[in-house]
Amino acid sequence: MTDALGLTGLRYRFGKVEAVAGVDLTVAEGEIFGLLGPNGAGKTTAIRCITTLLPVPSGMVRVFGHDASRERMAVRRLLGYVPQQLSADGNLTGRENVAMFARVFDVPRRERAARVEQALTAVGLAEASGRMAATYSGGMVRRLELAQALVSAPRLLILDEPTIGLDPIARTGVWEHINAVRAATGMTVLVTTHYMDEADQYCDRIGLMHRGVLRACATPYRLKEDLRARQGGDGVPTLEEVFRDLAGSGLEGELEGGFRDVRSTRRTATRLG
Ligand SMILES: Nc1ncnc2c1ncn2[C@@H]1O[C@H](COP(=O)(O)OP(=O)(O)OP(=O)(O)O)[C@@H](O)[C@H]1O
Repeated sequence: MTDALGLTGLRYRFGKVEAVAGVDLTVAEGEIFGLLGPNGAGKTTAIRCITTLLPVPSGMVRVFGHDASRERMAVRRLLGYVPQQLSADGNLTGRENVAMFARVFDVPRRERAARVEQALTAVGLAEASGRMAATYSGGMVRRLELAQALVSAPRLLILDEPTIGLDPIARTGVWEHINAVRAATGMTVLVTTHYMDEADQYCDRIGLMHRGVLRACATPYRLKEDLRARQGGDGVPTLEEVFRDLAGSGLEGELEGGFRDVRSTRRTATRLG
């Protein structure tokens, strides 16, 4: 079976900064794969190369076997992408927002209405779809953006920090809908997050990224068990402890600003209003 995603020796440089420093990774069809790492680890840059928003200057990106450098349109047709930046328009209703994406992604005209309804239902927004998006809570906005990405029926859904800035209940809501859609469609999901607990709970496998390099890649269980085996003792370590162990002493400041301090990032509800 063709992998949903394959990265081989991917590198990307901004001037002197090597944002992605040689990443090899495969994601199997149907997996929920979490890319984790502190601010500046290179996650978003890697994602932009996968989505063809950035070129692939060195190495190879394949999406269901298609080369992201040479078959950009084929890759784009397979992808749904929810970026960190706000992509919903507060002055449109939920339904209008999703319908706009259906047009942009060339969903055939006669299928559009049904597909928009389907996407809104999949994220639990069918009832609220007639309301202006500016009246939505942060969690609803994130689910609306999920619906926007789902309307094109992507085979690989890419979510950059889908739950950042949300309260725990809204975060759970977003993840439950991601899981339900995956279960219903077999879609592959690549997600970045700072929240180690979410990755532990919802991701089939996790890649731990630090300073442009993938330090480890395995199931959450395997990562924790491997650390326990290295350290000895009875207690099961947390993923954050795994990450600290793999990244070494240079991580302290980055973890403070990365995994714990996410308050300053995304305030979707207020920014829409
Ligand atoms: N447009 C840009 N110009 C210059 N440097 C950049 C640019 N975008 C990212 N970088 C640098 O590349 C490195 C990786 O950044 P990137 O945004 O990919 O990390 P990240 O893991 O996604 O972080 P975050 O969790 O904050 O989104 C950082 O050192 C960052 O400062």
